[in-house]
Amino acid sequence: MTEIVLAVEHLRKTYGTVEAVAGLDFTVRRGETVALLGGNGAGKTTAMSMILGVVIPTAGRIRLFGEDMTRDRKRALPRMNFSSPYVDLPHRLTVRQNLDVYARLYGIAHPARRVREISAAFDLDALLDRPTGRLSAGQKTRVSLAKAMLNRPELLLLDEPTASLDPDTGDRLRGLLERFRDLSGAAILLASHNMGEVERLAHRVLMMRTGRVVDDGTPAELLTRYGRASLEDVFLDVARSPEMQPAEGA
Ligand SMILES: Nc1ncnc2c1ncn2[C@@H]1O[C@H](COP(=O)(O)OP(=O)(O)OP(=O)(O)O)[C@@H](O)[C@H]1O
Repeated sequence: MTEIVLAVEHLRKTYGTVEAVAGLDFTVRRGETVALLGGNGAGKTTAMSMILGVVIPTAGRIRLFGEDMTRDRKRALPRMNFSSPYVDLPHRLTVRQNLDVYARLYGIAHPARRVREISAAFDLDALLDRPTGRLSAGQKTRVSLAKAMLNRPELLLLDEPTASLDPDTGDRLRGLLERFRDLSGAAILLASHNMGEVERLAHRVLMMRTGRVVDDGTPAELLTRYGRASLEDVFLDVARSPEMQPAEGA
């Protein structure tokens, strides 16, 4: 059986009376891409933040690379990375300086060489000497994804990784992510509203609503179960029905 990289057990987070995450259980294996799909406020970012260690769970357990890391992530952090449009890189530093600082923080042996490699892979050469704060939203997203690859992570957490990218750039970056995953065997946890992205990248989809997984399966299984032609239609069924209503006979 392929190694389990991330295991989430009975994970909960409450803010006062709001159950942001109300009992999540799932695993992600080496080489596997699992997508969290859910409407606004479903709990995707809160779940990701707990796995990253920036939000403390109310209850539950997170195992990273086979070890319980609910309190101490120091051993796991060098083996993972993340990209999120909600987390900005320092604005005044140029793109090169930002990538260089992160490469050093990650303890990469030849930071300048790694920055050159990653810049070529993400088509960033023309942006390297510009202040990061002056870039367009889509350019910042590209830099954030490049930063997330610097340490060749074994687990990559991606929160809306291609939000604000134009279709051409989004498509090229999804291709890069696929190649990175297939070459490195990295596990990816992806939160996205982009159904095409989920259909292309995800091996398994967890449909979330109000902090819970209400259904899961491969994209193909979900299409069959709901009798739909696209994940977007499945998403709308799940988002709009008071109870889960898979298609008759599925
Ligand atoms: N720091 C906080 N304090 C209070 N409530 C919070 C906090 N963070 C999140 N919540 C609430 O928890 C719920 C889940 O939010 P979360 O950001 O995880 O959802 P999401 O699925 O990522 O949504 P979106 O797709 O809009 O980004 C929401 O009801 C949100 O209002």
